[in-house]
Amino acid sequence: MAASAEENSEDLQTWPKFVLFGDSITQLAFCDGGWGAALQHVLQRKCDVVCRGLSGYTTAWGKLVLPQVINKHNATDVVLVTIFFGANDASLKEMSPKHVPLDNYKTNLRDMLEYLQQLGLGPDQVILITPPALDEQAWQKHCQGMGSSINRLNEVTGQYAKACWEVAEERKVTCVDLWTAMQKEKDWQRFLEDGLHLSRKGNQFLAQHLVPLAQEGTNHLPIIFPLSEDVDPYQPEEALLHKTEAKED
Ligand SMILES: CCCCCCCCCCCCCCCCOC[C@H](COP(=O)(O)O)OC(C)=O
Repeated sequence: MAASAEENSEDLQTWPKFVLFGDSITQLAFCDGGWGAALQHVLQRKCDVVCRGLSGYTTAWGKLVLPQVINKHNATDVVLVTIFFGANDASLKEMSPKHVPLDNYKTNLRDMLEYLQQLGLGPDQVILITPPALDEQAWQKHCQGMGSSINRLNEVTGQYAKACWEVAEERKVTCVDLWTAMQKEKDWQRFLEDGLHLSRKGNQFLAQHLVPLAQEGTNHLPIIFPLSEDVDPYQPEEALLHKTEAKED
């Protein structure tokens, strides 16, 4: 290989990171037609969309592991973060040990925002997403199939969505109120696969809300590596190595 392409760590091109942090609805974000994949498609050559969705997690667990996801070693590479919890926090107290009381949910969200702020991430770099609406009929069917009774209610999930919105307002962070937005749509149940997790249509719906925010948050980023039309095929080094000519001994 040409001497001009020697491997020096300082030569490595850093790709900014857009971290998706949340529960299983985030873990599924890169399934075929998923909202994370839609974001990565739009943000190609701008940044990596990194999925850190953890199925079954609540804010209580999320805040414990967040420092293992983003810390001083990678925070400067992080350009945007979504925090998307609440679907599990809102499990009914009498039905699930994972239930997180509403006040604790708010405190946990605040703690995560403060932690990110301490790492240098501003409020404009974080997007809170409320839990989606719950289709009780479909979720009850799912629970029955698992041999249990329904463990979540839409009204209760709505209280967590409102709480999430309030924390966002308080901390001047953008919030996608998915719970409310979904229910403004006709036949909103089509946005859910099993009553809790997003269907293909639900993934598209969330992506429609996030794409403009993601574009706004990454406007300042340059396109990584020159566009092919800006590379002289006879002298690619000029554009690709910022040199007029590759030198060889
Ligand atoms: C873009 C195309 C989408 C096609 C449909 C893909 C969606 C599939 C949805 C169903 C699969 C769900 C599998 C994950 C189940 C794990 O869920 C964990 C928790 C619920 O836990 P529990 O209360 O114990 O039932 O859910 C979350 C939100 O973490």
